[in-house]
Amino acid sequence: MIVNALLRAEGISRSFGSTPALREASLSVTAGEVLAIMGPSGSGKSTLLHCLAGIFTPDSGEVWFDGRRLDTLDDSRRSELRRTAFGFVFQFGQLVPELTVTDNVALPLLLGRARRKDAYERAASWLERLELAGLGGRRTAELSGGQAQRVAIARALVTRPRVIFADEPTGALDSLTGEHVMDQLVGLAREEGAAVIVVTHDARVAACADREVVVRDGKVTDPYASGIVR
Ligand SMILES: Nc1ncnc2c1ncn2[C@@H]1O[C@H](COP(=O)(O)OP(=O)(O)OP(=O)(O)O)[C@@H](O)[C@H]1O
Repeated sequence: MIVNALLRAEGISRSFGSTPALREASLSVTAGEVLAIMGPSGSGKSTLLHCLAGIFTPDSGEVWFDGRRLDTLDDSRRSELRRTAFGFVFQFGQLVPELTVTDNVALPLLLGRARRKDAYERAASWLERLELAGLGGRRTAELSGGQAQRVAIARALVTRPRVIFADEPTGALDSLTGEHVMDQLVGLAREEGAAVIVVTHDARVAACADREVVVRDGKVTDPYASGIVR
């Protein structure tokens, strides 16, 4: 076991009705580490990510974050942890279409009761870091897929999270755009010292990671010892 894990799942199981999605899966990530989760469709990758992020609670097993049990926290504490310590990037950005790009990036700070002026200054600085400075006033429907994912990255990083969860972040993009998006996600997360857990089918995305694990039939194969370490 990795003793200095920032986030870890220990033997977690989760079923949906009679369908077991995870069967005693174990996984850990250290601070600042970039970890890729690969595996066949339906093997349990997204369920594992959601359990690690406290979106789902496992039926059994334990999830620990920063020395504290996460899966036994009540809903409101888990929501607060997600808002303050975690960032999320999904396949289709999941930006709020009624809001401008800048509003979308400022939103997590405003929800955390940051002062408006600070929230908008920080949003603007993240848009600049993602080479999106000119697009702040646009609605998200007016963006390309790659631009939308970069806005989603800015929104994920703006709260300075300890862990970024990314589920197929490049799945809807062509390969060149996907590479650029992934480079920016990993590069900026490294600058910020945030860990990244990325679920992907794409070996080129996994190649950006420090370590790769494979989920099969709801289990993580070789979670600690022989994950592919680069
Ligand atoms: N909300 C749900 N309700 C019912 N079954 C679900 C639900 N979410 C996942 N499952 C089932 O749990 C299993 C694991 O699903 P999961 O989405 O975690 O796999 P995955 O490896 O991420 O798949 P993919 O690569 O296709 O996204 C599958 O059999 C799936 O059908």
